[in-house]
Formats: sequence, structure tokens, C-alpha cells
Amino acid sequence: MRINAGLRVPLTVIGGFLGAGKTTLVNALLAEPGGARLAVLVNDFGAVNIDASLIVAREGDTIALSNGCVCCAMGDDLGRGIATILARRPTPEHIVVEASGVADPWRIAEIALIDPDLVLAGVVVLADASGITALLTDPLVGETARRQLQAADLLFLTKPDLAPAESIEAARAALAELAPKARLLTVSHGAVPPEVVLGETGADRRLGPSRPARHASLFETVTLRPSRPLAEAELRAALDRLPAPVLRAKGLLRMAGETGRAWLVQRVGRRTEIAPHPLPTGAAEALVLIGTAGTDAAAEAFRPLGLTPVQALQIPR
Ligand SMILES: Nc1nc2c(ncn2[C@@H]2O[C@H](COP(=O)(O)OP(=O)(O)OP(=O)(O)O)[C@@H](O)[C@H]2O)c(=O)[nH]1
Repeated sequence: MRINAGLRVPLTVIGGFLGAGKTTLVNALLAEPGGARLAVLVNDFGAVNIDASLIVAREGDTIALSNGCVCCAMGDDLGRGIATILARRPTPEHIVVEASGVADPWRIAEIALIDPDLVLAGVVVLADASGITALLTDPLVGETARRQLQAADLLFLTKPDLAPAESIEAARAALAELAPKARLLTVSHGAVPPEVVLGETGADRRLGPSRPARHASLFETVTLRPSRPLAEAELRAALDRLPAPVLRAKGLLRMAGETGRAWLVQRVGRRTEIAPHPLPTGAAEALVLIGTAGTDAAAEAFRPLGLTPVQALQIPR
């Protein structure tokens, strides 16, 4: 269910300090984009080590991959890079921007909030579990790192294999204080489902050929169907109370008193967006939750709103 198709293109920002693991995550997404035709904007190709067997063409600043994704070097001009991407045909289904290690990811997110062709799908900020607490107290760059983390909807604590358990605990506590509304996940070597990073809730993809599970699944999606139109306030209140396992919620629903159109609902981290959206012909109303184990239990909180869980699927990690 790629409900933005033909309308605004969702954009995900990946931020985090130098060496936090951004390129590792970008490479994992390009190798396994979960069925989405991704366009990834990076500062330069230097660090992006795209699997050579995936590359079908290289043209100037753009590398095209056999899975339909493209990787573009944007240099210093992000606005121009995004315009070039949006002019491509077929239009990418999702844009991922890898922020530089010293950039404020929120500055990039603001572009998606302002540009009528884009919709912000989330700000994902990575923090190296073995170094983040020292980084935050660094007199020179601590403030930059703090600002990056405060912009996050989703925080990925990376390189857990390099950090002793006490450092991981200290890092979690520091991040929870800096970005209390962001959802925090531990991610090793970029191994996280594309659904979590992108927020694409693709029931279509889930029903397609399943990807081989690299690890036991820790993630799940739950689809809820409405039995009645909703009031916006009750929906917002329920989304604000989403319990911790739920990382994202996305859906297309009708609101009480409205006819002829639906509302695109997105919740990630601290942000809920509810925007009018045509109900594509044949599309069923649904709200999909993406999260870690326990998301199916969390979905029960929506029953009083007439939203009933109809399908729970594990996402291969
Ligand atoms: N041990 C370990 N190393 C990792 C993990 N994730 C990434 N790395 C390594 O950490 C180093 C930095 O990762 P990158 O993905 O290049 O980090 P980056 O945030 O893109 O770095 P900059 O481009 O400098 O900002 C690389 O050598 C990665 O292979 C992990 O989970 N465990």
C-alpha cells in the first residue's frame, strides 16, 4: 500500500555524527529496499560501496541499480539534488538523504516540510554506542551532536558489538534525556528492516515473495481496519499514546463528517501528520503499525476507536 503514489514523494533523512554508521545503513537500504524504488542522495560516492553486481549504469552524478534504485551524489546543493531526483522518470517512490556527519538533519527535514512535492517520512539519527557519551561532552562538537540527536524521530544506537553493556545503558539514558519522544532501537551493521527506516507499510510487498530472514524477526506490522469514520481529535489522542513497541503508524482513513476524500495519517517519533488525500480507487481504508515485538498487543488500544486488527505479520530482519 504505497499511498503516496502519484502525489507527494516521502523523504527520509538519515543523520548522525561522523562515523555513526549512516553509510552502512544506506548501503543496506540500497541492497534491500523492501520493494521501493529508492533514490538516495549522498554527499559524495567516496564512502558508498555499492555492490558492483547491482550497478547497471553510471551517469555523471547518478548510479542506477538493477533493483530500480538510484544513488545520487548531491555535492553541496541539496535543493538542486532533490529537484534532479524529482525530475527523474519513473519518479522515485521514496527519497533518502544521507546528511553529512556535521550537518543538522532538521535543516534537511525542513526542505521536505516546505516543498509541496515532498512529505517528510521521518528523521532517523544514528549514534555510535561506543562513543556517543564522550561525544556529547566534547567541548568542540558536543553541541553539534546534541542538535543532531534532538532532531530525531527514530534513534538508532549503532555498533552495539563494540560497546560494553554499561556503555550501551549510559548511551540509552543520554539519548532518552536528549530526545525523549524519539523511539530508540539498537541496530548492528545496518540490519534493520526497510519498513522501519522508510515507513513504507507496503502490504503489497509483504504479500509478495518474502525476503529471506537474516535474523530471527524482531519486527512486525499490524493492519487495522476501521468500522466507522473517525474524529481527528480521538485519532490524534490515540496516536499520542502509542506504546513503546510501535515505531511508526501510517494509514489512509476517512474522518467523521467528510465525504469524497480520505486522510493520510503518519506518526513517527514525536510527529503526527494528518493531511487530506484522495482515496485511490479500490483502496481500502487502513491504519498500519510498524514496530518491535508487542506491536500486536499495542494495536488493541485502537479497538475503542472502531479500529480492529485484521492482520499481524512478522518482518524478516
Ligand atoms: N563493529 C561495527 N562497526 C560498524 C557497525 N556499523 C558500522 N560500522 C563501521 O563503522 C565505520 C563507520 O561507518 P559508516 O557507515 O561509514 O559511518 P558514517 O556515519 O557514514 O560516517 P561518515 O560518512 O564519516 O559521517 C565503518 O567502518 C563501518 O563498517 C556496527 O554495527 N558494528
